[in-house]
Amino acid sequence: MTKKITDLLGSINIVESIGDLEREINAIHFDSRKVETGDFFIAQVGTQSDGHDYITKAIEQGAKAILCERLPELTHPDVSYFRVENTSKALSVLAHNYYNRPSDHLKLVGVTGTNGKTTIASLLYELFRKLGYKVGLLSTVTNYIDSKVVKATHTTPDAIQISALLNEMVAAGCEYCFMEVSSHAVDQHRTADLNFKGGIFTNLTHDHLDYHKTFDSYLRAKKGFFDQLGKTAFAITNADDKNGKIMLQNTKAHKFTYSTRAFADFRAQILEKHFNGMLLEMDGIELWTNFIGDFNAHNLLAVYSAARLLDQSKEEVLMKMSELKSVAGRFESLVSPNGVMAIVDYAHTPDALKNVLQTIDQLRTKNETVITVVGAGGDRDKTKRPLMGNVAAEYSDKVILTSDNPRSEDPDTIISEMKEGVSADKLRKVLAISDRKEAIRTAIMLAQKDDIILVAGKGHEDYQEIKGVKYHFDDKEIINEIFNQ
Ligand SMILES: CC(=O)N[C@H]1[C@@H](OP(=O)(O)OP(=O)(O)OC[C@H]2O[C@@H](n3ccc(=O)[nH]c3=O)[C@H](O)[C@@H]2O)O[C@H](CO)[C@@H](O)[C@@H]1O[C@H](C)C(=O)N[C@@H](C)C(=O)N[C@H](CCC(=O)O)C(=O)O
Ligand SMILES: Nc1ncnc2c1ncn2[C@@H]1O[C@H](COP(=O)(O)OP(=O)(O)OP(=O)(O)O)[C@@H](O)[C@H]1O
Ligand SMILES: N[C@H](CCC[C@H](N)C(=O)O)C(=O)O
Ligand SMILES: [Mg+2]
Repeated sequence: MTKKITDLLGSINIVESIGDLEREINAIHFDSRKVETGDFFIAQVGTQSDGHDYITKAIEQGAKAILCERLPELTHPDVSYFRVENTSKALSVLAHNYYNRPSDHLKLVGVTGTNGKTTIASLLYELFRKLGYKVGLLSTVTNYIDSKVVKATHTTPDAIQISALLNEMVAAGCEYCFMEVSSHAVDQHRTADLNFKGGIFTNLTHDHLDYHKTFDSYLRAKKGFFDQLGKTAFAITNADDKNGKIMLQNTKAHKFTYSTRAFADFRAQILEKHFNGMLLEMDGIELWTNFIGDFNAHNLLAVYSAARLLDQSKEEVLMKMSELKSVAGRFESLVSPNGVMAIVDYAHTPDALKNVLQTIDQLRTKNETVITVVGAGGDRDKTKRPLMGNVAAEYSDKVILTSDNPRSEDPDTIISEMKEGVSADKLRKVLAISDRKEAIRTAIMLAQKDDIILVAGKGHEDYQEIKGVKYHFDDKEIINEIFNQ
């Protein structure tokens, strides 16, 4: 798709430029390895390396235009250079313009917060399809262009991919798109130029401190998403989360709250809890849902609030909501031929793990043994490891600490860091088996009829990443295999 550079720059403030500004370019890239003849290369300062070091490489591969924060000492006569203050921010404008500003032609709603993003975005996608619309979804599990599946690699794709996918949605006739907005994405300006119709905040608890360093800067990254919303947008926050109000402090958007406890614009209450669902009172009307766990009452309420603010009728929304099913890898239960229940859940933060274990605790009769199999991801926040170890031991009868995605780290080191959070009196409950399949097998061997095994952390993931290689690994598949041996 050939484009004139001047048509792409839009609102970007160019501090300095060199060369032919009227030039046409073929494609835009921030990765020099993808550059081909006639392309535009954007040099970004990253966490591992600096894109400015690859400008020469990009030109050797045929780049005809360069966007950078520092001009190279020697410039090439056949190349145009643009210097800006922040190339990542500028990239989101360039990408959006390159793909004809797709978010202007969709009702785009972003969901942010530590936990619940995938659940809420996916349920909104399902709900709006049931309401008869063509819809797009950008989520950790899968991206959808209406019914077409596009594999997801990130919770929030990079700026170029986002605009490319939104553009495909517009071309396919989608009216709505629901997307997860991760704190990494906000911090790296992946969503900076998008035109959001609305934003939803779920909650803020411990995660990603490897990247954000402090809880306060993690909070500021999330808040940055709401600061960026326009005055015609809506911003919905969870009034039951202690940071819910702070999120909306500086937004220009119309503010709304949801709560299961206090006064709020949208309210719900849990009337009954069962192993196959919950009876809720949602905005004054009784609603049976196929979801379990107090946190899911919040997720469903956020879904309901957004649907109402997107002008959908109360009765129709509630009717379709009662048909919604849980998202892949979120509290999915399997039962063995001899009556052992295994629950697969994506809980990979201390708060999520605690919520899931408390949910199990509320539903059990107390005669069962609860066995938790859990690990923590490598090359991610190390400070959540002891907290997760502690939660697992506190709320389970037995714990098998194991590997999640060790990535470049030693699995036994991760396990010992999780174990450090277990108090001395609970250590006897804890086993360490780093091979995840063996850990699951051991839990199943230890379990008797009616016992409950929670296999946490990987949910829908169908791989295990070890030293840069992704091996096929699917918790549900393995549980089924061992259940049926
Ligand atoms: C820490 C992080 O977020 N890293 C993301 C970031 O990469 P980076 O800034 O570290 O890149 P870098 O390797 O330092 O390179 C700097 C620049 O040089 C360029 N480069 C590099 C090498 C080369 O040969 N040529 C070249 O041009 C790179 O393309 C880049 O523009 O930008 C890349 C492009 O957008 C992302 O793919 C990459 O995600 C990595 C793979 C990642 O694992 N990210 C995770 C932590 C993440 O983003 N997770 C959140 C979910 C979190 C949640 O649970 O909520 C997500 O949104 O998925
Ligand atoms: N509203 C919520 N509050 C707390 N915990 C939740 C909530 N919703 C889901 N969880 C727990 O968190 C896990 C992850 O849920 P989900 O995938 O929806 O979150 P996410 O925000 O998309 O996570 P990620 O950051 O990995 O994209 C679930 O498996 C469940 O254990
Ligand atoms: N989006 C999260 C997912 C974590 C899932 C867990 N299985 C892990 O690999 O740590 C992250 O990248 O931190
Ligand atoms: Mg997600």
